Amino acid sequence: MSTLPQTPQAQATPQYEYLTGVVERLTFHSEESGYTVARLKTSQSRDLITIVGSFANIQAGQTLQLTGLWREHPQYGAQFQVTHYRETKPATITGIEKYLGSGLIKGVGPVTARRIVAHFGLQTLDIIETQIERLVEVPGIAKKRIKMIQTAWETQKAIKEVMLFLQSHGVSTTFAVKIYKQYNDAAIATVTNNPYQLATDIYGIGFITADAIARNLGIAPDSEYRYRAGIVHVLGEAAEDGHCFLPQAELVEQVVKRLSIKDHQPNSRAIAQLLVQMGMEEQLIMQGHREHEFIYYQPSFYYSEQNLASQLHHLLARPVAVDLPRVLNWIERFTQAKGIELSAQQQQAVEMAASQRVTILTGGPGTGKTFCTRTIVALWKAMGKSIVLASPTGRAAQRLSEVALMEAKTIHRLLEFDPKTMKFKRDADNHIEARAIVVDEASMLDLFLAHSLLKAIPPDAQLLLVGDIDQLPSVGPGNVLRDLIASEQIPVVRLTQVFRQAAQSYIVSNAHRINSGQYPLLESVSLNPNSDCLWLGAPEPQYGVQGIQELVTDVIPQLGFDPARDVQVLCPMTRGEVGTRHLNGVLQGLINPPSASKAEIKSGSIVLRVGDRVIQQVNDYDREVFNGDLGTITAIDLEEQEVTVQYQERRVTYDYADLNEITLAFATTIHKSQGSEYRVVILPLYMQHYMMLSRNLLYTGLTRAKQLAILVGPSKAIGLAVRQVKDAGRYTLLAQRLITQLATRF
Ligand SMILES: Nc1ncnc2c1ncn2[C@@H]1O[C@H](COP(=O)(O)OP(=O)(O)OP(=O)(O)O)[C@@H](O)[C@H]1O
Repeated sequence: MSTLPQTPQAQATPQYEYLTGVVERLTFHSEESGYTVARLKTSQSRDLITIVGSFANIQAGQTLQLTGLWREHPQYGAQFQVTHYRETKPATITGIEKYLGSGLIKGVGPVTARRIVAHFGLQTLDIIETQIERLVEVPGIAKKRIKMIQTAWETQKAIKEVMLFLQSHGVSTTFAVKIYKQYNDAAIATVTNNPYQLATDIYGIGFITADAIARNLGIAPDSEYRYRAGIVHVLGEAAEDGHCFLPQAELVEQVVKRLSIKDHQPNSRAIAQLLVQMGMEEQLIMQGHREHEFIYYQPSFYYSEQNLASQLHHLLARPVAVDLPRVLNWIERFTQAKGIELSAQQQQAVEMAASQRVTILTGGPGTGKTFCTRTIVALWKAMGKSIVLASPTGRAAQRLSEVALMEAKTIHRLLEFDPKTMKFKRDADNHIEARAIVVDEASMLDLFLAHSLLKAIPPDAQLLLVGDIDQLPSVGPGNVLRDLIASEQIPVVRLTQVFRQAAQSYIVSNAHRINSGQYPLLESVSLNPNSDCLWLGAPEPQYGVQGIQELVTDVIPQLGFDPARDVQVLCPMTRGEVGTRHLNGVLQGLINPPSASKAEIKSGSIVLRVGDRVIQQVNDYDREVFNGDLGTITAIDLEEQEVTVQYQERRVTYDYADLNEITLAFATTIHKSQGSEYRVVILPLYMQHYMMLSRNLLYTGLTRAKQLAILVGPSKAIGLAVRQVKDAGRYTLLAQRLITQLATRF
């Protein structure tokens, strides 16, 4: 039996320390984020000290007073992690000379600096500050240059003041740098006037941080700015749960809860009045509703929903001219030539795709969605249509191109996303150049992506949406595929027959059992490891962790799979003993243990090592890697401080400052696995995950496995997942909008 890893020790309170010194040189500085690694000369030590942190404009020669923590870096040894800093004037002749000549002040290089300091000595900085005109006394400095030096000096002063102000109000250096870069000289005024503006303007600052800054600045808890920001924040949180709007009563209740602090509880009536006010100002869209009286949208949600419905309306309003007998003829010849027979449902789907503007093809695993899609693509090709295939994620697009035997793109690429403008180049004025568009994994389309896609579809094109509505809904807001089906306004074919070949797989048959509320048929790992759907009944989480280790080290290799390449652990959650965070540490130790030949670096609370499987956690348009992309670390350059990750098609390099974009991915959440498939999937399910367990979560996790699925956990948890039907229960009105719009068509 393998031993269990120790749980992490409770963290001791950090010991903040202070340092003063002169920046000797910059090892690394990111203009963008302010992340800096620099060497500092102090009077306490003969050796230079490495300091790491965020700095707005750091230059060699600056004298800094630093607050921070010492930490031990595995490669570089002791480093001082800076939490706060302030710049002080250099006090020695050499210090002043270095400071002035560092390039900090445009117009003054090292030679000029030496000349100025030779003339004014220790008073140099005071003279620049108060009697700058006296610089003419220095040989070789013309009047014009003095003006330039004066402007540069003022700018530096402004930066210093802003940083000092922000830091003295509890803003960390990282955020202070971002705030300065966003507002420049207007930073202090903006933050003092309405710190909640930060939550709108600056990525990474949310309502909670802005609220903390506001409190520090003494802004009243009943300030209207605070209430308004709180309302927007609650709607934003609702969107994270998939909602497009909130009914008034629910919104008011949540806002009151969110804005209540020790000595202050907002009045519900005041919030309701403010909602109406924001509705009149069109900060929010307010709409009457049958059940809820009033509902509130953020404007972008409202317009996307409304426009998506009207785009579909316009598309559906144009009938397709089709010679049906010719199509039937083609189908007969094609199936005969290929030696295949379409089921009645599949035949219907192909005919519909030929004759309808928009068709939805849905069904569970093994029902022939792919088979059918391939036939439709062949038919469209035969009809001479230009075709494009797309999927919401990179991995799903790759799989689609493999099965359809033609290129498939991500929807972002199809719509030519431009990171400079953060907009799609393909839109209503610049349609996609195709007459037939297939979108696979359509259950992953959220409101905004669906809206952008529909906008770019030419009016004479046909659209086929393929997806499985029993999978988890999209990560983003809305419930598009289900809403389109529920509206009954768009032709839908549901494939229900599971083909013989697929029916032999327990993964497929269990997926269908789960979907109909039946407990899956599972073989015990120890009794019959030959089934493709196994169960390891480790009753408690710690046994589950132990069991997963044994599966990875013994059972799975014995079955002929390579744990490093084939196995993916999919968890309901990140937290907990059987959550992704903990399991990743355990699995890393087994699959990619430390070795002298593999460089590694600590990133936050994890270690990243050459050979690790990692997942990209945000969309990074500069590097062209997207949330959910999986890759492998191929190099860590300790000198250049860079980490290289090989993704499916691209090799991407990260500065250390950006390492928070990636994390270990030996275990990922089921939500992140949507649209991907793996040869072997291990699914731990425990009562710890009670809140998350649901039928479509289990269904989605299980159907990610192509050759082997192993459920780990007590039967009680599996049973609960099968029973717990969480109707996505998302607030959306897409279906109703479609019904209303299409009802007025004739
Ligand atoms: N009309 C048919 N005749 C014979 N075999 C078929 C037919 N339709 C589908 N199949 C076979 O059934 C199996 C499942 O089909 P397919 O892969 O298309 O299903 P799917 O719905 O795309 O499944 P998944 O969602 O798991 O990818 C495949 O082996 C496929 O070749």
